[in-house]
Amino acid sequence: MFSKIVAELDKKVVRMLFESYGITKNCESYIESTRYLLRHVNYDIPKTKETSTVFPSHTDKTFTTILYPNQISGLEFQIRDGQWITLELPPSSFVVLAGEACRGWSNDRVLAPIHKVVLDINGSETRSTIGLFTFIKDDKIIEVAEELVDEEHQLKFKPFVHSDLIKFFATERGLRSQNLLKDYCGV
Ligand SMILES: O=C(O)CCC(=O)C(=O)O
Ligand SMILES: [Fe+2]
Repeated sequence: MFSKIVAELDKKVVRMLFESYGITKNCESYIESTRYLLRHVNYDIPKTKETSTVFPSHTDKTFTTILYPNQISGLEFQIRDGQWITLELPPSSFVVLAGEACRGWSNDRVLAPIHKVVLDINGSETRSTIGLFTFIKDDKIIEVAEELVDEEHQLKFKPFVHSDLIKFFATERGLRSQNLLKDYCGV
């Protein structure tokens, strides 16, 4: 039941995203080809200073991610200017973030933010998060929407299949890459 509700929230967000760029066609075909993965993670309190980062810096390889953390904060995001911000959330908040596949679809307009989880080593409660991760099935090739390409925004990425991007990520070159999409399907 919970996953159904969060998946509905995701669909709303994706429709809003397409609409915000004035894209009306094609949105439903992305939604119809979306696979949802729900994962629950508990983070134990780190015992030493060295282990305060319990989830290292990364970008999500999803299309979108929705996180539903408990009241223990710890989520940090790197914003465009390189600065790190700690997200302080009211209780029962959902956090929506874009993954690499969404960044690809948007021609690099939507930021797939680098983020990590850092816990207070003096904390006493376990951080727990439920995450909904979305992936586009192989029958749908992810293509930069034509509305997102113009004089100011040259085409940056060739069409790609989401699962192939993830396979590339798992290769030695992919794991070393500082710019996964550019290295995989950059124009
Ligand atoms: O636990 C969290 O809040 C974040 C987890 C995360 O970034 C991920 O699973 O990709
Ligand atoms: Fe993440």
